[in-house]
Amino acid sequence: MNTHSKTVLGKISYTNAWPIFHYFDPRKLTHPVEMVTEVPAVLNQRIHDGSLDLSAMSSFAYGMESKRLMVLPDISVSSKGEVKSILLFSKKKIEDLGGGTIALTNTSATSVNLLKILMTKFYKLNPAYITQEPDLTSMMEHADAALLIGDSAIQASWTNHGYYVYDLGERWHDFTNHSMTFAVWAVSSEYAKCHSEVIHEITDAFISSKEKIMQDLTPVINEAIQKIGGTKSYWYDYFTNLCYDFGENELQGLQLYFRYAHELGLMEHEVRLDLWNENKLIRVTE
Ligand SMILES: C=C(O[C@@H]1C=C(C(=O)O)C=C[C@H]1O)C(=O)O
Repeated sequence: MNTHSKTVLGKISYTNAWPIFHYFDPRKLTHPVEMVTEVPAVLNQRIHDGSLDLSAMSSFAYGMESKRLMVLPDISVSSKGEVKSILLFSKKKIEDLGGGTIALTNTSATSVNLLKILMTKFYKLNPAYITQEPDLTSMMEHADAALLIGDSAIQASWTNHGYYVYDLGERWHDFTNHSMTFAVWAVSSEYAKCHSEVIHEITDAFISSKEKIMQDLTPVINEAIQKIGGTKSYWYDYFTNLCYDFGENELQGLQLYFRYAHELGLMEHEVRLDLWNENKLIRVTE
């Protein structure tokens, strides 16, 4: 836990998380908040080393530390089926990648493990994995396929490279019929113990941001066009296709993902998901 009076809060830099942050204005909170904006892997590491109190993070990284973290209610980055920004680019059909090498982006935790689950459990394949910076050209120099997430995946999906492209949200849904939750918002239990009011205020502000932006996506669509490129209709489809809630469907999909991750030895322990709720701890058991 950081020892300052400010709450240190992590924001995912990718467009996929913008709706929950767009109208979240730390200056409007009664408690001081310092924001750190980074790719998921950096936020995961900073939650791990205690330099962030509360953060959006990879759901897999939450699972790894579920004993000392709690999940904030009602917010996530999820999809039921296609996600459009978690993509495997491949020189061969996915079924032929068994003896091959897959380059994984170093910015992710959820999607790299999702890919391993899909390959092992559903395709029954065991390719080699290497980890690289998210650059499609250089990844493809070293591997038969490359996994990109977030804005790097979106931009790569717009270029005409001739690779097969597989959407991992869609694959997961095809195999399991479940949603997939890529990011959750988590708070350290130790911090939560003595900062219930702060967390309440921050959680409400995130939920209000989500509700407001979903009524009119124009501001995030315009910002995305300006920063990443693309068209209005692309971004409208992108943001409306993602799910920002964390309800029963998302919970069930995430629990199944954690179960498979544990079964395959990717997650060292079973995950018992604790949802933060004011003074009560809600323990979600299957
Ligand atoms: C939808 C996405 O979800 C992201 C994927 C993550 C991961 O793979 O670890 C982490 C946070 C999410 O915001 C994406 O990056 O495209």
